[in-house]
Amino acid sequence: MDESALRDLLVEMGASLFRRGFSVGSAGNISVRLPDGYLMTPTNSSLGRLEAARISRLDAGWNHVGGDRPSKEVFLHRAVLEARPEVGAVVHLHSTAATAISCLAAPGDEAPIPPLTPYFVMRVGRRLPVIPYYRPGDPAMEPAIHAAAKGAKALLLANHGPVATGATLADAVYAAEELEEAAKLALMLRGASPRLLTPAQVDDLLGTFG
Ligand SMILES: O=C(O)[C@@H](O)C(=O)COP(=O)(O)O
Ligand SMILES: [Zn+2]
Repeated sequence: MDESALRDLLVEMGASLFRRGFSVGSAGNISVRLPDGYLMTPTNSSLGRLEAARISRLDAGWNHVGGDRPSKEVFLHRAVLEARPEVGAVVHLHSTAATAISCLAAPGDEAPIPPLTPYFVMRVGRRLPVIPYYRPGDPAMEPAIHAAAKGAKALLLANHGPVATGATLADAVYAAEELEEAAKLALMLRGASPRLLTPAQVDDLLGTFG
């Protein structure tokens, strides 16, 4: 997909997330890897009203070279994209249920959502590390996120929200959506004793789709 088509898809997928309540106000940010740099949603922009021509453009050295000023979470996106070369896009949201789990789970927890359903395991995997709280935009978060992202397709920022990745922009959005749905299930089932996927079932899924 060329850069122009990726810009259009970013506008379309941002609007879709916003319309369905995965993002409100100007919360959240998305980055997409290009052959020679990155696209990133501008700071203070609403995912519901992105404009293709105003999306931030960064070069391969993460310098801002076009469009509006990029998200203040450029350090977060850089940490993930540099830790996982196979990742093509990163989606950070404040979606309600995943953010609730980010407030309940202990920083350092590696699996705050259990393997309830196959699609969660396929999209997110076995590990969902909870990163200690950092002020949004704080560059100090970069080493912790880089280290955690090496072994995980998605993360929870404590008291802040989820970060999901995918090979493509669509895959990263699907992962963010599935993470939110799994978080809803986990909250609904809190205090109950749901049947979980067994370790063998999880291994089977990761062997096939991991
Ligand atoms: O929570 C925050 O402030 C940021 O992580 C965020 O979601 C929106 O920041 P910008 O992308 O800089 O608008
Ligand atoms: Zn945020």
